[in-house]
Amino acid sequence: MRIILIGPPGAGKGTQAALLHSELGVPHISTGVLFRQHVDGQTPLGRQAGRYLDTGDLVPDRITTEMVAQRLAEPDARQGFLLDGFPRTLPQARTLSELLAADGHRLDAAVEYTVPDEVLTERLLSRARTDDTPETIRNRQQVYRTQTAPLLRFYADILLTVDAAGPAADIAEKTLGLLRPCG
Ligand SMILES: Nc1ncnc2c1ncn2[C@@H]1O[C@H](COP(=O)(O)OP(=O)(O)O)[C@@H](O)[C@H]1O
Repeated sequence: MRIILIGPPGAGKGTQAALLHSELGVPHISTGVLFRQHVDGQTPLGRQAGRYLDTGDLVPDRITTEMVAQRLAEPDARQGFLLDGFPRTLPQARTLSELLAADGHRLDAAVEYTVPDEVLTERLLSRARTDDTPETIRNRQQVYRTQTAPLLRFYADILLTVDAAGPAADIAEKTLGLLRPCG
């Protein structure tokens, strides 16, 4: 299956992806994790991306899509994937459609996780990642509303919306239930 996860920072996409990928037998590909690996490894890509991660702004589409295209070309992702944190803009979404169409593939589902705003901020502050300061969190939430939320309409035909307040295992069960007819 080829699935993308959409939701504001703190919605639990990473947690859900980790629970779902073994059930679904597809790799979990997180652009946030990939970027942080590049930054920690001080690669050329990491040097370009670092300042965006520090402020909570999106890394430019060109850099991001190049990194994702390379990752999707790896053998383990050829049969399917769970994309967490990509696409986050309409141009990224269009590029992803083109990349898949070039191989005769398309997405099976776009899963949207919804959580009340106050729960989101609480979760982010408690995970204490270095880019989780009150300012970057506010900025990432704003970026989500302006740049990523338009994807919900783009993916209207394959969108599955899951209420993501509550225990992670329950949310994963709900997600699997909704995905079953798509696979
Ligand atoms: N698809 C993307 N496009 C541009 N930048 C991205 C993308 N995915 C991740 N990033 C960068 O990585 C940072 C962390 O992303 P992520 O780990 O998904 O955290 P969160 O969901 O909490 O915002 C983002 O703030 C952004 O700078």
